[in-house]
Amino acid sequence: MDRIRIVGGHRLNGSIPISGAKNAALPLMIASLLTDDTLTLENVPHLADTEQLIRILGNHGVDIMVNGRRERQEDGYSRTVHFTARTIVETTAPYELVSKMRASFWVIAPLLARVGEARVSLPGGCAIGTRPVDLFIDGLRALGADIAIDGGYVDARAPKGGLKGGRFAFPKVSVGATHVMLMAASLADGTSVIDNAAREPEVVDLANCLNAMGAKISGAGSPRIVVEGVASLSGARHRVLPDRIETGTYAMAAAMAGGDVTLEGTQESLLENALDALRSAGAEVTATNTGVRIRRNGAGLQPVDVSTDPYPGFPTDLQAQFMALMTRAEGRSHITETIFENRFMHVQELARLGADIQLSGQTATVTGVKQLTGAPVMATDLRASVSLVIAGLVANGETTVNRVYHLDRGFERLETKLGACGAEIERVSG
Ligand SMILES: CC(=O)N[C@H]1[C@@H](OP(=O)(O)OP(=O)(O)OC[C@H]2O[C@@H](n3ccc(=O)[nH]c3=O)[C@H](O)[C@@H]2O)O[C@H](CO)[C@@H](O)[C@@H]1O
Ligand SMILES: C=C(OP(=O)(O)O)C(=O)O
Repeated sequence: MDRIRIVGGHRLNGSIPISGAKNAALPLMIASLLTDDTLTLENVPHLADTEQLIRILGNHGVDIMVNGRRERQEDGYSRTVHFTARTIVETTAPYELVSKMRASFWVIAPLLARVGEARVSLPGGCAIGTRPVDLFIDGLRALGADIAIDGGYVDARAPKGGLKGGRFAFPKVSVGATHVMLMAASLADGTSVIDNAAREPEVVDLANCLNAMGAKISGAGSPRIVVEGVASLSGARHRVLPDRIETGTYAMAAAMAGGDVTLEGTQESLLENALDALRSAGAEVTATNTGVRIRRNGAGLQPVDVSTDPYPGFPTDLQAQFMALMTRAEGRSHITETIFENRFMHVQELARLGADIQLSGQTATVTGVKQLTGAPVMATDLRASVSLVIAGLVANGETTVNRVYHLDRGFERLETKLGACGAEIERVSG
């Protein structure tokens, strides 16, 4: 099993290319099931999660071409991928495929909308809380679907004549269930109104792509989305938006290590809240024509309290990374997690490196320490793992992060990107 080995104490200087967003690419790839035409996606990140979704889509009959070839490209950088779901050959998404990644559950929407039936295993994904699917079920029922749970599978059927436009107000904001409602409502008969929708940039990216395919969606990015159903969708070409979580992660790495790093191919507007928190912590953050520049030279890190919230709030997917940063702040900060009830697995691993963190309910109190010390640590989920890498960048001596497969779900060539800026970091195989 691969490990990441880091020797701390090097400043970061240089530029880091930001990949296409995993959390936009996944729903966009799934949207290819909605049409028998070709959906071409540019800037698809080459990750364990996108590879897994390629396998899942293949099971339903999607023909996938990468950069004009059928074989996979091995270099680990974002690429152009063509998806053609001429016919849907399978409406069951089995446990073996779906249990590895939560987003694979979302195939339920295009299968139901296009073929009228879907049997999809209850999902897996990062172990950061219970992560139920009630909002998906209630939302799809509002479009007329008949849904039962049986043997670990969600069995869904559209009414005769297909899904019907309907109204659904989310009792709680859900990114995934908003994606699902957009896809399902796009091919429903009539108009759907979705209230308290997720406003994440990835939802807007999906809506833009669906509109390019011929859907009629308005209001994406606001709490009310209106979808006028259409009879069919066509192919399109769409570029996946930059990964705001990868952007924030490297921004925090640069703030932690000190130095001057430009994150290329990304946009400040995608993560204003997190970048403001970094500014308050003492990093200089400026937008450039092509990305975001992060500098910290000399000044110590200041403690900053953050609380996670749905977009445009502070992202839960950056909570662990920000906590790593705060372990070196000159004082005490409070970090509150409001989205997932069990997203603090990194706390005990950061403690192995000498961090001082007290957990009480959903709030972690972090008292900055003068020095972290390298140690073997264990990755527990995707963002938790990268928080350990950030801490390792400044820890005295060697840090080894085990169970790197979590990292590979969401970060393209992490060690190459950080290494190019001067970090002493390598992947050790076996
Ligand atoms: C692939 C992807 O895009 N994953 C992101 C997506 O996950 P995901 O779409 O799974 O997260 P949701 O926005 O759905 O979850 C938000 C909250 O709603 C709850 N909930 C959700 C659905 C449901 O049916 N019932 C219910 O109670 C969840 O348990 C959680 O407490 O948004 C999360 C919140 O920004 C991010 O951390 C994930 O990185
Ligand atoms: C939690 C995440 O992914 P997933 O929803 O697939 O578990 C994430 O991207 O941080």
